[in-house]
Amino acid sequence: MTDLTIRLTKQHSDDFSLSVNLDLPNQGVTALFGRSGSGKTTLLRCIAGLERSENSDISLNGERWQSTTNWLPAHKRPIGYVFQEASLFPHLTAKGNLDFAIKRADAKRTIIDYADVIALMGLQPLLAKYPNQLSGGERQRIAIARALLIQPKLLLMDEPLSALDDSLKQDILPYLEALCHRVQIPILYISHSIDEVIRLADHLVILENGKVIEQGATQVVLGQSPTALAQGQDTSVLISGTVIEQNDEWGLSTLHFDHHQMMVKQGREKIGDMVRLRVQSRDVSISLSHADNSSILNRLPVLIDELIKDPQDSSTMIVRMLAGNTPILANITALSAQRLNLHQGQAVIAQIKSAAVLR
Ligand SMILES: Nc1ncnc2c1ncn2[C@@H]1O[C@H](COP(=O)(O)OP(=O)(O)OP(=O)(O)O)[C@@H](O)[C@H]1O
Repeated sequence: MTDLTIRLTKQHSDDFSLSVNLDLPNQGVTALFGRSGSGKTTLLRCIAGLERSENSDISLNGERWQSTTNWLPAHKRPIGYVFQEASLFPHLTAKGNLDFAIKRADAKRTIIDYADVIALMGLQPLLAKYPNQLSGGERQRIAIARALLIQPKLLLMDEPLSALDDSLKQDILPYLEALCHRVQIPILYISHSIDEVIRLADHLVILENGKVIEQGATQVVLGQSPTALAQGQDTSVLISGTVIEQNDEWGLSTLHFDHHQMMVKQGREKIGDMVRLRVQSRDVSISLSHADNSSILNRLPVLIDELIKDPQDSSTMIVRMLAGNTPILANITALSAQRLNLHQGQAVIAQIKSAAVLR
């Protein structure tokens, strides 16, 4: 269902204008991805009504917040907003900050109740503390809970983890994952991190110079637009699979996806769970033969879909392959591509190291 409509233009300066025409799903996480200055924050601010835009049509499930003839002020839009740094009231405890949101909430609507938010975000031990007694990650968890407790119809998150160091990010991501699955509202999530996009986003929008250059299901966009993402060696795809077997002796889980199987290092998952994996193109190699004489556990029969020159490095190529409908990318040297005589439509074996797969 495409029920979040965002059409607008905004001329910030002679150098920058934002022009967006998007129909987004009315559930799940849509990541907004793009270089610094591509217009991500401006887009969120326009949606929230914090900035004026022209030629606009912003509506959710038929409820129009702005058009050429009407304008709902920011405080009347049913939106939760999480900023890069938590802006909690310093004179109130964590609980006081949450109570403030509850007073502002629309009593007619329950997206999530208080007990659920506290449990999902692990907030019980923090409630009596003041913001200056909390870590950056704990403050951000309170800020996210506060944004939800106003019972919004749309949640906007502007790089909510960017102020945290890597280990804090890893601590908070599982909370975010749980929350994104739990709430049945659309979430727009700005991020510079492919890791976050792969873990959280169902849908991906790539912005460049104020324009949408790609959008669609995360798996498809990541597989189709390696150059748009311009991550060089960090180019990655998302593989989403179901755990069908666990081998405790070797510490490995077997996943099923798209008529293929893959072994990965065991995590906390159980049989039947869905797992999202990040496979970096640099960890994928290509073999022409089925002979299984290497240490690599995952050898997937795939078809080459396209050979793409790496715009940043003429000595390497990105090979896009399809395992069923699931794109897999490999970074190889142009010399290897020529020696193996790789070409579109060719059946090859994609080799993926189990130990290299991230999640
Ligand atoms: N109030 C403003 N007046 C004029 N230009 C602005 C204003 N705010 C932002 N800009 C310009 O608009 C462009 C987009 O900025 P924006 O903050 O939306 O980008 P961004 O993609 O969110 O960047 P980042 O990832 O660094 O946060 C930039 O060129 C910026 O300089």
